[in-house]
Amino acid sequence: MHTDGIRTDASADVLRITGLTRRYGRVVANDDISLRVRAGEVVGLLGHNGAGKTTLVSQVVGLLKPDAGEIRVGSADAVRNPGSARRHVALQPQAHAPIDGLTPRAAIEIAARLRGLSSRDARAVAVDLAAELDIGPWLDQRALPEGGGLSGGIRRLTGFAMAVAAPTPLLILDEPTNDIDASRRRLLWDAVRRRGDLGSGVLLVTHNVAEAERIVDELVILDRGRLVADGSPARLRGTQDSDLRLELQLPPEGVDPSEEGLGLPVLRRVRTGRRTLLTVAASEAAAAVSWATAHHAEGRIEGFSLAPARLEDAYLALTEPSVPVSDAPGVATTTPQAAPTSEEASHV
Ligand SMILES: Nc1ncnc2c1ncn2[C@@H]1O[C@H](COP(=O)(O)OP(=O)(O)OP(=O)(O)O)[C@@H](O)[C@H]1O
Repeated sequence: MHTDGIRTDASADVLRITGLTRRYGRVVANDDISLRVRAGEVVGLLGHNGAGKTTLVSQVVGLLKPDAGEIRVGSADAVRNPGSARRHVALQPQAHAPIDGLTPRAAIEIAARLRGLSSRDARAVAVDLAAELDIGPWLDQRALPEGGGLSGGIRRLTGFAMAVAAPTPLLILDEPTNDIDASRRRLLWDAVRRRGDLGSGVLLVTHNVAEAERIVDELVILDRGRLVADGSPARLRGTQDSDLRLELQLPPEGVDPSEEGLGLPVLRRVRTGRRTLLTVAASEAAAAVSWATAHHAEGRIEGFSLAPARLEDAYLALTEPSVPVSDAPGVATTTPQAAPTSEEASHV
């Protein structure tokens, strides 16, 4: 790798946000949000569409002024002095980088030169990043207007490469995996983790909870402008590592037979569309499978699967307006056991 690590105090905050509030008219897009990113740490910022993620990022990089609150990037005050804060930040925005007329090689080299690398180092960085992200075959293919020349995925990966062309104390990635195929997404996640391991603090905005879980140190979950939970994936998962998730595919009419109870304790229930996710203890695996098999045979569910409980279950429980849990026999609790930081967190 050509990208050297950056020297920072391992425990230093590269981003500290306190009491951040931003309104658009009556919409409170960020409501009293506090979070930190330390050097070497990858922090995932999760939330549904409209949760307030991009609004937060835009304030960190000085594109929007907060109504209240503080943002410090390293020791710089990003609200009063956005120019000095920006020198410590690289951003991959949600929108594609404007590279029409350029090849990925030229775009990455330009980004590296703008960050102060020599032309020789910039050339080497472009080659290294193309190998790391497996975009070599497109390195000299020109992007054309209206999405021509390069696919959305290759444009997105080029945008990532431009953001990381030179190491910065803080790296902000806004939905970096959009449009990217599964195998290159894996390379990209590894590349994001590597930037943390090399010393950057990374703020990663994503919808992809299941994949992000693998590489983040901390997570912050926003819901309608408010921070509803934060902590490590294990803490937010809030279940024993041995807990299982029983996923039910419901029939088209959407009637959920598990609402009548399974005859075994259900630690958490989340309903999303025609799916119900039930968290059960590993010791109940046989009983859960036998219940699901019988209901499948009767046509009351279309299918089911049993797998280790995942962060996605807790995330959905924190952010979905899910059905109230019945008092049906056997349903022990529905309150997420993650450590929510506000009352909204327990709306399940
Ligand atoms: N320029 C704007 N004018 C008015 N309202 C806005 C503006 N930008 C965002 N909003 C509103 O602020 C809220 C937060 O939007 P934001 O784009 O920050 O969410 P997000 O979490 O980034 O969503 P997505 O995942 O869809 O990108 C939403 O209710 C949105 O409609």
